[in-house]
Amino acid sequence: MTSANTANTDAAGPAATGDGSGPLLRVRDLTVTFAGRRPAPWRRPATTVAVNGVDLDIAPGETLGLVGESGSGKSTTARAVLRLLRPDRGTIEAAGFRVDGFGRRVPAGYRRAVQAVFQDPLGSLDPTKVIGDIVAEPLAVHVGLRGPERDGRVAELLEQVGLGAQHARRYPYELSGGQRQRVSIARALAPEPRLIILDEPVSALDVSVQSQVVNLLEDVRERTGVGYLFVAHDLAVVRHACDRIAVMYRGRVVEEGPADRICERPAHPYTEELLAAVPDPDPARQRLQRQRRRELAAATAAPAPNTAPAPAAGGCPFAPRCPHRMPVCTDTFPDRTSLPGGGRVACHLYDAPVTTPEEVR
Ligand SMILES: Nc1ncnc2c1ncn2[C@@H]1O[C@H](COP(=O)(O)OP(=O)(O)OP(=O)(O)O)[C@@H](O)[C@H]1O
Repeated sequence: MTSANTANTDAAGPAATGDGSGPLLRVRDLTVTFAGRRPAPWRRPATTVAVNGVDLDIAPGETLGLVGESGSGKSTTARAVLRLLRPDRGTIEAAGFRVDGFGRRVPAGYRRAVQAVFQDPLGSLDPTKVIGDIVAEPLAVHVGLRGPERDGRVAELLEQVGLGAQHARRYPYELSGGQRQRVSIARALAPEPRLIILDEPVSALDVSVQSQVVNLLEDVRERTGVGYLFVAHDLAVVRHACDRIAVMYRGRVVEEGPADRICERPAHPYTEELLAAVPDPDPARQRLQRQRRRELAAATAAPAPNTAPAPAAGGCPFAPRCPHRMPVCTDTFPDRTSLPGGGRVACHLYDAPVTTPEEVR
């Protein structure tokens, strides 16, 4: 089944409890495919399996980083959770709502409880409205606030994200990139959500502004108890911002676990490669990183990431690039194995009876 379309939100959703019980986010077997372009008559339509059997969990107030290189399926996963597109298969429970009737309408409470901040704040803020009206809109739609009460709340929200009341009268083009992203965060916070999907929230910002926005997000989380799904292509960005990290490659989650364990002791060869690409301020560690990158390149002699051949259906998608590739890797996607230090990896290197990464290497 293929679905490359915007979700229909016109019918009632089942099992919409919205009572706040249970996990903040629980995704199981999420699968999204996109139809290719209209093919020549003798060819079958090409489909892209953008997300393939993904499981994710976020506890209340927790931040899960979703990392991987461009095209690994992170944004598609995020859009599926936001129900901006209709998955082929899988279940999504978020903020107390169960939304697994994929042909049905998303409950209104879900739209309030699950908010989003996108990469390009200029593109996602209405250029014809002043900041005060942009932040006021969700207060009117979701919370039903009007008049002075609403204006007061707008001022509070702007203050919460570090903007003064004078910004309420400005248009988005009159603000810097970092200030615009603060407005996006204020707008997302307005309906008092339980979960915010952050899709590359700092990728378009200067490095110095990136850390300010990451600190703001952390501050907001501490004050409000909101949880985040933090999508980024860069492990350096998420390692300090997240409690746990899930690593995606070509539609699959290949490893997940506590952020410290993932960054100190990566288990999957792809996570190791991602980490080796993160610049380290320490020159000695930089030398080690360069050496590790050379070793990986020599061991794999693999094509560049975006030109790597697709693996056989059902195999590990990283197999064509993997320095530890074994015959089984090209045929079978591995089961997930629990790791010492927390989390799980999907890699045949860790198949039973091996118990620790050190024993494998
Ligand atoms: N609307 C669409 N139609 C067809 N293919 C799509 C569509 N959206 C995404 N894809 C494909 O799905 C795959 C996953 O894309 P996605 O944008 O989710 O990756 P990503 O990891 O978020 O990448 P990036 O960091 O560059 O945004 C890619 O191969 C992409 O080309």
